[in-house]
Amino acid sequence: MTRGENNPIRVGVLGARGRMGATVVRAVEAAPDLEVVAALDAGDELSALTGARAEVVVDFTHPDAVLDNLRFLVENGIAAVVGTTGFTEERLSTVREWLRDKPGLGVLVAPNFALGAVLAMRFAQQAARFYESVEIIELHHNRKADAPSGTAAHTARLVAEARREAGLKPGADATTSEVDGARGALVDEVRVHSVRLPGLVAHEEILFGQEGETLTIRHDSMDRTSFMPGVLLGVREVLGRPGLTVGLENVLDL
Ligand SMILES: NC(=O)C1=CN([C@@H]2O[C@H](COP(=O)(O)OP(=O)(O)OC[C@H]3O[C@@H](n4cnc5c(N)ncnc54)[C@H](OP(=O)(O)O)[C@@H]3O)[C@@H](O)[C@H]2O)C=CC1
Ligand SMILES: O=C(O)C1=N[C@H](C(=O)O)C[C@H](O)C1
Repeated sequence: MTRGENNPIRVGVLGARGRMGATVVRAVEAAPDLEVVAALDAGDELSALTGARAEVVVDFTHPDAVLDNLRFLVENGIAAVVGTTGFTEERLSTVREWLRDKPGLGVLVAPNFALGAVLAMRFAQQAARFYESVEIIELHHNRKADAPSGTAAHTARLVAEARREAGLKPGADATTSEVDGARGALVDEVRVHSVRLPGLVAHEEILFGQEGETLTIRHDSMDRTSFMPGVLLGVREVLGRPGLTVGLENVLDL
């Protein structure tokens, strides 16, 4: 039977009382082809997801919790759409390993579900080989759990890879840091600066420079609803995408 209003996809949400999770619950409830069958938060039993026969679970929890959640989901044959940060290459390999025993099961991990953020990363990748130097500034609300942001780390790796492919060395400067951290953190040889302020939501600038000019690519999420079209697309697509997909760009086919 085709999926739709008469046969909605059964969705579970982890982190359902959090900033993102609560927004996801509202967005899924508003979509006629999707149904929230479980909304869980810290302290709740994951077995409620199997009890509710969830087909896809959306995880916006905490970097310390997400891997245990994912192991449970994969073991129980439940597809996952994951926005939670903290996915190193090592963690992604672990998930790939788990999925090897589960043909047909899909997991989507996306550092950022906002369309503009995905486009900004792609534009930065394209610009990377034309400029001598690049630095990233990410700006977030002051309740954010981690730094640098998953998006900034992902962007840094994409830009660094594009620069390496073009044979470029990391940009040079003549600056000596008088204070630790003054020049940001190095992610794959790209400097990343993290700003935390109440009033912000999620913002990223990728700055390129060479003699006589700079290029700034900036994306702003002013509201968490900006992530919802990407999350809902992920929920609809993940059931037909076996294995691990990293990045919404692969679902959008950019
Ligand atoms: N990919 C993307 O597009 C986006 C990703 N994010 C990422 O999503 C994550 C969550 O962000 P945000 O919503 O702002 O954070 P919040 O702290 O607002 O929400 C997280 C929620 O998850 C709960 N939680 C913690 N551990 C567990 C667990 N084991 N099982 C179920 N629930 C749990 C927390 O409960 P308690 O507070 O009691 O611990 C809290 O209610 C972060 O990693 C963030 O970077 C955010 C926005 C967009
Ligand atoms: O914590 C957040 O808010 C966000 N987290 C993600 C990240 O770390 O990149 C995505 C977005 O920036 C919002």
